[in-house]
Amino acid sequence: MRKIILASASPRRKELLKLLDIDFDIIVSTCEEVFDEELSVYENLKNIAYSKAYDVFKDNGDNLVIGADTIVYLEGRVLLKPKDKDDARGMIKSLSGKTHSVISGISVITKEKSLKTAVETKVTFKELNDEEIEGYINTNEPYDKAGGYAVQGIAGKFISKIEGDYFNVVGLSISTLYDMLKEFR
Ligand SMILES: Cc1cn([C@H]2C[C@H](O)[C@@H](COP(=O)(O)OP(=O)(O)OP(=O)(O)O)O2)c(=O)[nH]c1=O
Repeated sequence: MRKIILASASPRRKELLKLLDIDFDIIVSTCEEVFDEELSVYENLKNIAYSKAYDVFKDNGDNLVIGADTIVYLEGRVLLKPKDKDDARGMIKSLSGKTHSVISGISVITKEKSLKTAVETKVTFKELNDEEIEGYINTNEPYDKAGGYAVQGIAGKFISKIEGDYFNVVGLSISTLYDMLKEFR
């Protein structure tokens, strides 16, 4: 029987996929996340999600593999995970008082067919002072998150508005994935 495999090391994606009430395994993909400057950010996210899924699918060809990738997009700039405290400070400062997009790519691959899509959610940060920013970057929270914050964590108190799917910000739009999986029945 065909198994469902989540190609992700993200504990958030694992918890979100559980909400769809399906049995699945996890095999972490090890492929590089490469951005192609010639393509739009949406196309890049779709391609990276596909590459993550394909990296696992190539050795698990009888199964259905799900891959995803999340970035923060502010004024034409892509924010990935902060490398260190200075990087995190810079990211949170740049997000303060502004609206940015969180864009996730999702891809599903089986031997019959593959799908890939990108989902965008707009997130507005309140204006933050230096004390709030220092306090936040001194926690562990920013460092494994795109854009250097977690909407589902301490940073929730800094966010004044969300337009679109909240779960997409956390790393996986389960509503979008639910519709995609229907195409594989
Ligand atoms: C913006 C934001 C991101 N994130 C997380 C979701 C993703 O796990 C992470 C973005 O990194 P990704 O590179 O998308 O994923 P990952 O490295 O955690 O896992 P994998 O590549 O194996 O699938 O940021 C939050 O948890 N909350 C947030 O509010």
